[in-house]
Amino acid sequence: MVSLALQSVSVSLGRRTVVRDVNASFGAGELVAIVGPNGAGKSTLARAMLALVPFAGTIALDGADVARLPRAQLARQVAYLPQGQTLHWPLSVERLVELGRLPHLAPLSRIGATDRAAVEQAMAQADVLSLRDRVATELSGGERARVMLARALAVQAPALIADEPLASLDPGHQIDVMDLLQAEARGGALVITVLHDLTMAARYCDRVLLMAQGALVAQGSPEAVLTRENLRAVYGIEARIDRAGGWPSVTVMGRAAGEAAAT
Ligand SMILES: Nc1ncnc2c1ncn2[C@@H]1O[C@H](COP(=O)(O)OP(=O)(O)OP(=O)(O)O)[C@@H](O)[C@H]1O
Repeated sequence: MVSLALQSVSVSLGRRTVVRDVNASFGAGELVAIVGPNGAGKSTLARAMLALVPFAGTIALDGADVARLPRAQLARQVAYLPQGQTLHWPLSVERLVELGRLPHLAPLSRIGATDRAAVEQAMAQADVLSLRDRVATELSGGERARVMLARALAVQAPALIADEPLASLDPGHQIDVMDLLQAEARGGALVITVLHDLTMAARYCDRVLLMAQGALVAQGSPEAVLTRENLRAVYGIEARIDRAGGWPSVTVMGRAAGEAAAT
């Protein structure tokens, strides 16, 4: 059962502190959204959880300090879908998804039957089987986003951190991806995702972390966190919150008078 615990986590990039004193813990089976305005520190916090940026404080994965874990071990335990990746090599989609198996392979060894099965399953989950032979650099933004998700799913890690997995996706594929992340969590994985769509966060996620100016300003159920007051204070927006579907649906009405986003 995977667990991730953050204690007093701060990250400084250059001379700026972009994540400040974050405390949070996550467990198996949870789907968690990190939301907040542009520049709030969401991606940086996600990257700290993968030890991709130096941080102060402690981040423990199953009790072990992530900064000290061997990189391959961490990559097997926490799959990562980074935000808006650029592809440089003209690999086929299938080869690209196979790269998700790298953390499982001994040096110079080739992928085996288990790896093949994981790749096929991931491509089916992300709806990219029909793209298998396409050159990844020639895909549309939404197709590429789904291929990158397939690569992360191919790791079959107990935890997944997905940074803006809905960016570039059409509404149908947005629903498919959120269904998929929820299914991963219901299957026992810990799934942490950075989202800008507050209604998707509310509809699908068990818990929402709201960040502003590097700090965690609220965390809890979508109902508790996605309130008009919090959205006004953090995003500088007037929002209408409807609860008809059994979850809060957030409609942005406009800028709040005299408010600017707390970035
Ligand atoms: N290498 C860097 N050096 C200095 N500052 C950086 C660096 N990378 C990011 N930042 C700054 O850190 C802050 C947090 O960035 P981050 O990407 O974590 O925000 P975010 O909440 O994910 O934003 P977005 O919603 O726009 O993706 C921003 O102000 C950004 O300009």
